[in-house]
Amino acid sequence: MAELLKIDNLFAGYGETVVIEGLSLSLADGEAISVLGRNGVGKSTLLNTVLGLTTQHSGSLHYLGKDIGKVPSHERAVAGLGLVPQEREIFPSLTVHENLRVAQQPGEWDLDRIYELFPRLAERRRNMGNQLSGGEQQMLAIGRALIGNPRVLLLDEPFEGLAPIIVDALVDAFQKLRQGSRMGIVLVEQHAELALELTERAIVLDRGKARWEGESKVLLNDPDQLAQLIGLGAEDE
Ligand SMILES: Nc1ncnc2c1ncn2[C@@H]1O[C@H](COP(=O)(O)OP(=O)(O)OP(=O)(O)O)[C@@H](O)[C@H]1O
Repeated sequence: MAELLKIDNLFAGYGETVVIEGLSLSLADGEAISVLGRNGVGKSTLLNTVLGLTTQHSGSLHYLGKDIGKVPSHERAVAGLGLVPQEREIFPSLTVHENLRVAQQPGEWDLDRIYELFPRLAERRRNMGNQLSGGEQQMLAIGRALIGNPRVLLLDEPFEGLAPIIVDALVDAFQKLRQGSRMGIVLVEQHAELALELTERAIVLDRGKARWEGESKVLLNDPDQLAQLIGLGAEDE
């Protein structure tokens, strides 16, 4: 299997501030990995670093075998690194349809397929971005990343702040979009158990370092260890 991402002893942060401290991680073809950990341990910073939005101090970051540490952010996006940002960042004065079209790149994901995955977006296609509910915005944020036909999809807390029924719909879509796909996925989540159920491997961060790494099912079957790593009640903080 081709290696999509390979991160080696990476130190990165914002200007002089180092947030990621010696992190190593790999992502294989078609694989999904959870990035877990308490608030502020550096999960979003890791995604931002993969996208070239932080300062990389040392270590290396390879994408499809190429060192992209010095490649500008927009080139990384064009090369196939797609982000679903925590803040969703929908264009408020564009319609749902336009929000999708501006992100379109050639590939297997087109408008029809996005609307098939999220029928709700098809119903709302003529509505403006600022007329959508939180759940619809999240569907659109995912749809917009997918229609860019990324090789690696980076999701920053996609289930945060959404009602359980919406989370169920998104989980269903997540499972469907993975069927037969070679896309790699990095899923940053506070809902640890849900993330572990949706991914093959997991890494738990603590202050920019990997505190645990392994198969998701191992942590899922060991709630005591999970609680120890993430902190009891961390999801309710
Ligand atoms: N733009 C920024 N400039 C400077 N420091 C930042 C910036 N963004 C985040 N940080 C700091 O980096 C550290 C890690 O933040 P990060 O957002 O990566 O954590 P996280 O694990 O994703 O947390 P959360 O679950 O709250 O999103 C925090 O101390 C945060 O204050």
